[in-house]
Amino acid sequence: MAFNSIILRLELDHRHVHFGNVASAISNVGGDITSIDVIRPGQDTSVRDITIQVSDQVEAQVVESLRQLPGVQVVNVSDRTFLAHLGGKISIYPKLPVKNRDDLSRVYTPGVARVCTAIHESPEKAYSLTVKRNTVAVVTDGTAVLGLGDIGPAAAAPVMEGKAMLFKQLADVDAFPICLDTKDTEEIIRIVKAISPIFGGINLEDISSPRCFEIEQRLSAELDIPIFHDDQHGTAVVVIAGLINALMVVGKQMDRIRVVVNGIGAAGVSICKMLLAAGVTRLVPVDREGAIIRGGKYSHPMWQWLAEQPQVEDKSGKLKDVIQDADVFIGVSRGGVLSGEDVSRMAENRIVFAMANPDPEIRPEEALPLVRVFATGRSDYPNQINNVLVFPGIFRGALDCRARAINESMKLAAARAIAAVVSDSERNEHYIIPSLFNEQVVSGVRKAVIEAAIATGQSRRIPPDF
Ligand SMILES: NC(=O)c1ccc[n+]([C@@H]2O[C@H](COP(=O)([O-])OP(=O)(O)OC[C@H]3O[C@@H](n4cnc5c(N)ncnc54)[C@H](O)[C@@H]3O)[C@@H](O)[C@H]2O)c1
Ligand SMILES: O=C(O)C[C@H](O)C(=O)O
Ligand SMILES: [Mg+2]
Repeated sequence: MAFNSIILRLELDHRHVHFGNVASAISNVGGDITSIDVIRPGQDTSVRDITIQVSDQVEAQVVESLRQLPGVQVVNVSDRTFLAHLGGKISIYPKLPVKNRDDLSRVYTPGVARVCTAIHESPEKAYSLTVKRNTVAVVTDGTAVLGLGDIGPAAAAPVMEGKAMLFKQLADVDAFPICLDTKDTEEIIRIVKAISPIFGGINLEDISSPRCFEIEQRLSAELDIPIFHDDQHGTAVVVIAGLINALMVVGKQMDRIRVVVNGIGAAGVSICKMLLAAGVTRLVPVDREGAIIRGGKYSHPMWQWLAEQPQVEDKSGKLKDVIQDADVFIGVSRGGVLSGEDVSRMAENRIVFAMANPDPEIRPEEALPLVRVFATGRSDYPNQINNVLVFPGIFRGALDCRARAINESMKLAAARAIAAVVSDSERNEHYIIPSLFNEQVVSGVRKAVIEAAIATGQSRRIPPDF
């Protein structure tokens, strides 16, 4: 159960209602008043802002019970989440002040022209004389936003702004949301290529599969800056990090476990690939129609690739059939598709990562009594397995060494670095993955990624601290 903090602006007619009636109405339905502000005092009527902590399940009831109360007018209901989004979440600030004409002639015309000419003569100077060395475009077409689906580019913006905010706060990367009003693969590739000169890297976000695979592959081949589809690789890296530690907690080994991955879209495909690279020998990929099986024929190119892998099982069935005796369930599909009854038929010491956002495949309250290790993608429960642990540090490292790409070695190094932040003495069922606020995460990922980039010939610069 998640708790929200909401602010209600109420106009009270004191001839019909006392504040005590309001307080009782709120607490009777489970709300907890945390503060009261008098906005407009008055003899007969007054306006007050009441801040209430309330579970999301009874939020509507609290508001409705106040609407029913004679003498109360609910002027406005605003929750703090919406307030935090007013006017957007990010902004751009200049690095130096322009106070007089002398300053102006340096940062703007005529001085700027000499700098332009220098870049024209030596294009690599874009890295030293513009923002390119520190910028990432967070590009979406709004087709697979969280688990909300195809909600369009404008509605996707709050997620993209959130990613940009976290890039800056966690890794000092200047990221900018780019929400494209097109679903056409060729057009997306063309636009991203056209805007690429000012960016040091491209983070593709919430673009649905299978188009996301072609868009990423083509851009990687045609541009010389790192292209990283966060939902694929950020997710796979953090899953591997969490799994390394979860397996240590339950005393099982990567090459002995049977893993069910539910939802073989952007995240699911990349997770499956990385599980195989990490040594998993029994893999069951499952999508809406059931298990994707070895030897099967699929029009989806990545499903066909999976069907050709020797580690993929050949037994068909729906999720409820194939979940039997699984050691690990990884969900990157939709909220609520896994039942407690399904979980109880898994092997002993089971691990469940229910990572659909915002609603996981199974609610923590239902799953926790049935499993040994449980994780979700959300920030309001322990063990948050979310790609936010990956994208800031991986891009920090890639930008600092001017990597051409983010390859498999760099991703595996990032996964190991995240897992290693949790020490042997700290690791337990409720702590398999470090917090994103743990500063060792970004610095550890950055270092591991730069080392791997240098070792695999991807870096174009050795950072001074190396
Ligand atoms: N925690 C994280 O860090 C994280 C990262 C990426 C994605 N996600 C979540 O994972 C989900 C998928 O994201 P994506 O980017 O891969 O989207 P996507 O649209 O590319 O893929 C979703 C896949 O799930 C399948 N699916 C839908 N309903 C299903 C069901 N009932 N059973 C089995 N499969 C089903 C779809 O057919 C599709 O193949 C979303 O909820 C997203 O929020 C979480
Ligand atoms: O945005 C998130 O919280 C994680 C992930 O990128 C998702 O699409 O769910
Ligand atoms: Mg995403």
